[in-house]
Amino acid sequence: MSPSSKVAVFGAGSWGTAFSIVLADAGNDVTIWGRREEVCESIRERHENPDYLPDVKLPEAITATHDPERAVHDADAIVFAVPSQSFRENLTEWAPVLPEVPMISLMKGVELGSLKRMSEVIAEVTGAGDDRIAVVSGPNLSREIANREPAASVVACADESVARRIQDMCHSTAFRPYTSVDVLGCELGGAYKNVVGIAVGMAVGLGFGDNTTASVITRGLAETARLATALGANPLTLMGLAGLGDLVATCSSPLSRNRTFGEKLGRGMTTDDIYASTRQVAEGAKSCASLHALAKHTGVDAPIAEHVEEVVAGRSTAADMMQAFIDRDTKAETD
Ligand SMILES: NC(=O)C1=CN([C@@H]2O[C@H](COP(=O)(O)OP(=O)(O)OC[C@H]3O[C@@H](n4cnc5c(N)ncnc54)[C@H](O)[C@@H]3O)[C@@H](O)[C@H]2O)C=CC1
Ligand SMILES: O=C(CO)COP(=O)(O)O
Repeated sequence: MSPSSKVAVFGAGSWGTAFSIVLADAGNDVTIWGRREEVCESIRERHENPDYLPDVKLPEAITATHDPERAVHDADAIVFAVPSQSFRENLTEWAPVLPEVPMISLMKGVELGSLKRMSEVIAEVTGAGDDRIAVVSGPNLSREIANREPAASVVACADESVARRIQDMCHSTAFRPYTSVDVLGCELGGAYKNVVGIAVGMAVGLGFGDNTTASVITRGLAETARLATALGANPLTLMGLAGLGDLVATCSSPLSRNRTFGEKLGRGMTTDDIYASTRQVAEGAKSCASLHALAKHTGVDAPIAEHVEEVVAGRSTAADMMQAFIDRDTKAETD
């Protein structure tokens, strides 16, 4: 996949659209598949997606359709950027028309029930081998990427040569991708930082300052690394862009939907009220439960995922969560 590939991007939300800008800037022709025809028409006819990226002019090389078959026509690669919990259902519909080309997940969640990562869902539904399944993950808040603010990310695929081809495909003047073969580490880093982002948001919503947020971020990284390495990730992945990098971006930025979700919980809103206040996805509100279950299943202690799940479910409060973190049995930092 040299620049000037044809890429199909499934998902016309914030990240699908912003990543399409990266791909177009890197010289590719992009067709976005969108769920709503009016969003597709706006992208196709007016080169804008005001629902998700207001005031951003999209490059001419981006078009859009609601027809999955047209979206993948002649595609050299396929990108997925829809909410994780509905992805299996979506992909099952799309699968019959997908060509045998690399598939790239931009999604940062773990499926409830099956506890599968998105790359595992792709493998199950399409039957593709791991040399055709990749993920892109890093500190990539969509609004900043759409504004062409410089940022780096990780392209992970078990087949390094495929990761390198995708790296070439999305290396633009503002976007610098690195390669990795640690798909699991990148995906767990991306899903876990959303849960930690919610916890940090709660601390902010409660009015606490930087000592509190830095403590939650650091213990969040420890929790992420504990689970990911127990499942086989390279510990260095968690210290990199898809781990620490994304955790820092999410936990420090008011642009993060997950941090904002937590902030609203911290200020006393209920989960239902928060869902009613936005149409955008905060993956951590669901993945707290799947990551907690995955940690339990793996025999790993995951207090942040556990307590975030309790608060999101309305069984506890943000204040109780923060107190529980302090009151836990004391231990060595590296245990
Ligand atoms: N927005 C960001 O800055 C980043 C988001 N991500 C990840 O990308 C994935 C997508 O997120 P965003 O684009 O930000 O979400 P979004 O909420 O902005 O957009 C989601 C898109 O999926 C569509 N959608 C919603 N429910 C659907 C369903 N049941 N079936 C089909 N399509 C559906 C929506 O219409 C919308 O086009 C998430 O996993 C997120 O964690 C990753 C990196 C950055
Ligand atoms: O993944 C992201 C940044 O890398 C986006 O974070 P939010 O989903 O919390 O907005």
